[in-house]
Amino acid sequence: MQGAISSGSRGVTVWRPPPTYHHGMSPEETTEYLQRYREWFEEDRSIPPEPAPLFDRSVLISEQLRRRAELERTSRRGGGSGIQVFMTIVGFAKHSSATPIQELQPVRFADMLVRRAHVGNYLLCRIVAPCSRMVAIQSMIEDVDGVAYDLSIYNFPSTFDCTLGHLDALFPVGTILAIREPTFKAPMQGDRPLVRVDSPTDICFVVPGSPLLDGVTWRTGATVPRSPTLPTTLDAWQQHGNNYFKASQWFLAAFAYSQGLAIQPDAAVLFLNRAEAYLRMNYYSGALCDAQRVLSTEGTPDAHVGKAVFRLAKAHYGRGEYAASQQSFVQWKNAHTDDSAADTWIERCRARQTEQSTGHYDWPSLFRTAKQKIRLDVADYTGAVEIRTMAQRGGGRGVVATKDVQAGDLLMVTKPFVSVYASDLPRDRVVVTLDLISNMSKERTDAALLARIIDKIYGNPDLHDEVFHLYAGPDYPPPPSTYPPAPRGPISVELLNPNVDIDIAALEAICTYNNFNPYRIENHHADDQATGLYPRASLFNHSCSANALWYCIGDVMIIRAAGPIPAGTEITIPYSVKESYYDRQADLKKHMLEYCTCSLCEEDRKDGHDRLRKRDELEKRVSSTSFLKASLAEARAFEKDVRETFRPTRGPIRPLLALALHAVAEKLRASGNARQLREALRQDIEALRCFGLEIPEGQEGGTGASTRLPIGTDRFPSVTSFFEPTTMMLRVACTYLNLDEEANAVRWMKAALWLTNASIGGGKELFMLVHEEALKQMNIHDYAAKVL
Ligand SMILES: C[S@@+](CC[C@H](N)C(=O)[O-])C[C@H]1O[C@@H](n2cnc3c(N)ncnc32)[C@H](O)[C@@H]1O
Repeated sequence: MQGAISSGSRGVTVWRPPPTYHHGMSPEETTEYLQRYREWFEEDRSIPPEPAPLFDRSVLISEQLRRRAELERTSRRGGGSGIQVFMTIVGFAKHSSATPIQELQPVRFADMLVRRAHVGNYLLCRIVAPCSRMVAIQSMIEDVDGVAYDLSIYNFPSTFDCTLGHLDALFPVGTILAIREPTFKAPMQGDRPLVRVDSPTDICFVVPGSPLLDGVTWRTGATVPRSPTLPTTLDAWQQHGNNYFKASQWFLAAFAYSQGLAIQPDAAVLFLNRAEAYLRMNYYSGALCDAQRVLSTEGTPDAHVGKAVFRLAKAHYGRGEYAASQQSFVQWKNAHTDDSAADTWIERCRARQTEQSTGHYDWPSLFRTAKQKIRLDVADYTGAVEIRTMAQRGGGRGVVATKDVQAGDLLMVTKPFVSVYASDLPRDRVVVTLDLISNMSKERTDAALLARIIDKIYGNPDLHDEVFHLYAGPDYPPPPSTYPPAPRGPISVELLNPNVDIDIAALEAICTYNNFNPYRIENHHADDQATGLYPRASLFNHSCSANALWYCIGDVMIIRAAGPIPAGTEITIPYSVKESYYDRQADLKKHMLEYCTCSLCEEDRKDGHDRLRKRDELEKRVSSTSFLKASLAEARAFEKDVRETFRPTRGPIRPLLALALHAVAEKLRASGNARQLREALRQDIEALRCFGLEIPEGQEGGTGASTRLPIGTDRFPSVTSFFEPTTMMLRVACTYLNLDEEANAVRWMKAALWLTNASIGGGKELFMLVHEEALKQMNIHDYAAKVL
């Protein structure tokens, strides 16, 4: 193996370049690629650290200028007509500092080794060339000796899809940085090692007068050529910030105000302005501290106090502190009796407190709003659940019922820590994330999700533990046995010198173990590719045949009991709802669950691989559009094939057979003759049983039907969403109408209403909204509105 090592032309040991990735790899090719990448990474890691060769500073700078010019040309052309695709790999070991800069010792490149994280040190350096960007921000830095290397900064807030102008404003040439515990990496391409910063909290901006500059003389001169002229006074920074603010560039505005505050740390106006910029970025902790700072300063003019109180109130609201928020809005209103701006806010505070304490939400209204905008303004609610230690579960925790609950009971309403939807992504840029932990490719939204989580913690340092107390897998210390962590007071946000440490490797692992792919009921047909981190919901363990279910309205996740759950019993939710055993296992692997022991998977496994494989093939057929054109005979043959993939002795739950039976029922209905309509009813009723609904014998109709619901209401299926069985019930109702059996039709419509209401609440109003399209297609919309 030693022979694989070669010395780069200038002397860095290059084991061999990493394997090449091609966009559009299949899932199997991606897994194989990641395997090869891991081997390469481990081999590279096994090379001992070594000194870096020196490079000609001017050559490095001119190369960076060339890269930058190329990017400018591309962006002038409007990025070209195509989409730029980038790839990033997460899940490998990387260092993030947790030591305050004051406790670190300076280090120079001459003393740094390639392939080492310089724990205990910081690197004082200056940016000597304008930035460019791929996934990371690329730049060139020199140390005090004038020795230059490339710099790659990952995950810096506000830069996920920013412009080059934004980068110039953040990292202009001449910027002095102190990089905590820098990692000097071997080159991936070419022969130049580079400083790689994964955690943005490792970057401190060094301003004139900083003690870090005491006794420092830059060998290449006091200023860097091509440095822009930056403001040097408080007023000039304020003006600079205001210009960015007017252009809606909140981060840059806050950054400029922070520079002003570095000159005059008690400048109330800058705190006030920064608080507003922070509010726009959802940096509520920062906004709250800045507003409080203004309010606690003696002699603050009334006008400033008013603004500070209003901003404080909004910051409390953003933090979910609705009572405190209301109090501040009332305080503001009392001082501004002729202004009604606070009234709406006070109303909102009251509504949120009611939601929080009662679990009563206006579901139909939320559903309507979510069709227009995904992010909803609601409070979180926690029902009769608590976290308990569960040694047999990865992470050691799970959720149990604190009292007996019934099907449909609301267990949790929770907003995401952060969520990303396809519509949030830039149109011209795709970042594909490959995950070395799960060995899979992630959703297109995952790279943005990671960036947004980092951004949120950066601006809300007190929320750090809410994320970092989640399970990060067996390579990390077990999380605390309780969750959520005790709330902390707000922590101020210092953009020049962050007040929080973000461990990126741990965070990547947390995302792999805890992310959801939220499923929005108002967007039922769309393939959204969304990703979200819902910390409280991620404490629920998985079962494919769970006793609770989850869904989202907008970005809000709602969890309800799917059947009776006695007090003290574990509550599980399905991480995946798929008919195919193999599809479910693939989904579960993404969540790092290798082997599901739920009753559905046990039953599936007992059917044996041959049957499962056959069923998987059949499942692909039923979900293809061509299946819609199948004849009745073909549908029957299909149903027979599907039926044979289940052991005759198996329990009633057979999700794919439900779809096959319903497919036959639909073909039978098309004929319109009474005998076939009756058969369709039998097919659909069997289909509903295959989803797990309890339907007593003799519900296939006939005369003299009772007014009781035709289905058991003890529990409802969690192996499928409510949409499929509800649609079947509505088709059954239509069939009864065709047979002139109105009483039966109404009973089945009521059953459909029961199932929808138990699954998502909202009564008839939400039922009519959720199924509006289906009801209209079936021509029973007005009828349902009348009889339900
Ligand atoms: C989102 S976490 C669930 C909460 C976690 N148990 C904790 O303590 O924070 C997902 C991880 O929990 C564990 N887990 C979830 N469902 C499980 C199950 N049915 N059996 C065993 N472990 C499970 C797996 O390790 C999985 O990767």
